[in-house]
Amino acid sequence: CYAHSKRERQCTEMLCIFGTGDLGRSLGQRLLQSGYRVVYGSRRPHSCGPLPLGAQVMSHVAAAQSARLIFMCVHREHYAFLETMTPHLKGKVLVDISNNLKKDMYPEANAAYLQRLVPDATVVKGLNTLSAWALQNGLLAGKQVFLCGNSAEAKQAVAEMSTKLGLTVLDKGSLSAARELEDFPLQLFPEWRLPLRVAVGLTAFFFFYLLIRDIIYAYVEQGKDISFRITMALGNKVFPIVSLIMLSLCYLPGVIAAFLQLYRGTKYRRFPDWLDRWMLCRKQMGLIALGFAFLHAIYTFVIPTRYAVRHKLISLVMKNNKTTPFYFDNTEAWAQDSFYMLGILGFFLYVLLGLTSLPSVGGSLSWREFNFIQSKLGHLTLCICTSHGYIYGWNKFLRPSTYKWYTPPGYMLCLIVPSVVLVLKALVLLPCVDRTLTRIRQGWERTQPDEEMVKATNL
Ligand SMILES: NC(=O)C1=CN([C@@H]2O[C@H](COP(=O)(O)OP(=O)(O)OC[C@H]3O[C@@H](n4cnc5c(N)ncnc54)[C@H](OP(=O)(O)O)[C@@H]3O)[C@@H](O)[C@H]2O)C=CC1
Ligand SMILES: [Fe+3]
Repeated sequence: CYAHSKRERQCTEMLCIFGTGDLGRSLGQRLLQSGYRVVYGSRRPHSCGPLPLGAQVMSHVAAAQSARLIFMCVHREHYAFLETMTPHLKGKVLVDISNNLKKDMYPEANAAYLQRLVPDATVVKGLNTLSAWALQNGLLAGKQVFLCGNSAEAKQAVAEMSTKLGLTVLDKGSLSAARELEDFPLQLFPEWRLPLRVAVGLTAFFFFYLLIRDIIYAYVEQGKDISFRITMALGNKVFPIVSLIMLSLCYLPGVIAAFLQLYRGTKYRRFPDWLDRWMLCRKQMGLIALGFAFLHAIYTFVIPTRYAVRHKLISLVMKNNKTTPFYFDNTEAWAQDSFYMLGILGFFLYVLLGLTSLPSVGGSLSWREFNFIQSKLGHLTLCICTSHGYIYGWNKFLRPSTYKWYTPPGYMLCLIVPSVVLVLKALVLLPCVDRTLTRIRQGWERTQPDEEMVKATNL
C-alpha cells in the first residue's frame, strides 16, 4: 500500500475474518463496501461457499499473517483451534464478537476465555449487539455499539473501523466488562419490565374491582344483567384510572427525590436502590400511561354510537317530552363542557409529552426546553387530567341532581395518587423550598469554605 495520507492508508487496510458463516460474510461485505480489503481465515478455504465479491480466503494461519485486526466470527465452542496457532497470533488484535444463547452459560466471559487461549494477542470485545441481518441490510447508521478491552490502542483501532461503518462507539472500559456486553443481546426489555408489571397489576386489580362492584353486585342485588358492559364501559373506566395512576407514578419519584435531597441537605449521596430503579423507568411509565390514555380516548369516541347509550338517551328524551318540558340547564352545560375540555387538553398535552420523549425529538431540544416540557408541562398535564377526573366524580356522584351518598373507593384511589403528587410538587415549587433545593443541586456545600481550613488559616 503506497498511499500517503492516513485516510487512504486506512481505506486499503487489510482486515481478517475468521469464520465464513452468516456473521463473517455480512461483516466482510460491509467492510469491503467501506473500502477495506478483507481476507477470510477458514477451515476449508476451497469449499466454503460464496463469499462477498473481492474478498480472499485462506487457511487460518495464512490469513492471520496478512492482517493485524482479526474478527472472530466463530462460535465460542470452536475457539479451541486457536491454541495450535498461537505463535501466529502474537501481537494481533482479536475482536471477539461472540454471543451466548443464555446468560451465565460459561464460568468466564467468552472474551476472557479467548484471551486465556491466546495470551500474546490483544482481545477487544465488541460489536456483538450487531446482527448479520442489520449488517447485510445496511441498517447501521448511528447504531450504538459497545467496546471493551485492556489495550487503549487496540480499542482505538476497532473504534476507527466501526466509525467508518457508520456506527457510534461507546467504550465500556476494560475487558472485565465483557460479561456485561455479552449479556446485552440477551436482554428482554429490561427497563420496561417494572412499568409493565405495575400496569398489568393495576389493570387486573381495577378490572376485577369494577367487575364485582358494577356488574356482579348489580346482578346479585337487583337481578339486573348488564354483563354487556364488560366489553366497553368497564374498559373505559379501567383505562383512564390506570393511565392517571401511571402518569402520577411517573412523576412521584421526582418529588420523592427532591424531598430526600432537601432532608439530607446534599445531592452527593446516592438514592436508595428502589428509588434509582424507579427513576430509571419514568419514561416507560409515562409511555404506558399515554397508551392507556389513547385507549380511553378511542373508547370515548365510540360512546355515542353504542346501542345501550342511544337507547338510554332516547328513552330519556321521550320521558321528558311526556311529563316536563326539557329545560336547558346552564350548570349541566358547564359541568359537561368543562369535563370534555379538560379531557381534550389533557390528552393533547399527553401526546406532546410522548412525542418529546422520542430520542429524535428530545435530542433536538436544549436541556432547558426538554426540562420545561417534561417537568412543567408534565405536571400541568397531570393537573389537567386529575381535574378531568374530579369533574367526572362531581358529575357522577356529588352534584345535587346525581348525588350518591358514597364515592367508590376505587375511584377515589385514582384521584388520591395524582393529588398527592401534585401537592408535593406544589410544596417543592414554594419559593423558599425551591431556593434551597437549587442551592443543594448546585452543590453549594462543596463550595463552602471548610471550617477546619478557616480555623487553620486564622491561626
Ligand atoms: N449471526 C449473527 O447475527 C451474530 C452472530 N454473532 C456471533 O458470531 C459468531 C458466529 O456466528 P454465525 O456467523 O452466525 O455462525 P455460523 O454458524 O453461521 O458460522 C460460524 C463459522 O465458524 C466456523 N467454524 C465452525 N466450526 C468451527 C470449528 N470447529 N473450528 C473453527 N471454525 C469453525 C465456520 O467457518 P469455516 O467453515 O469457514 O471455518 C462457520 O461458518 C458467534 O459467536 C455468534 O455468537 C454475534 C452477533 C450477531
Ligand atoms: Fe376521561
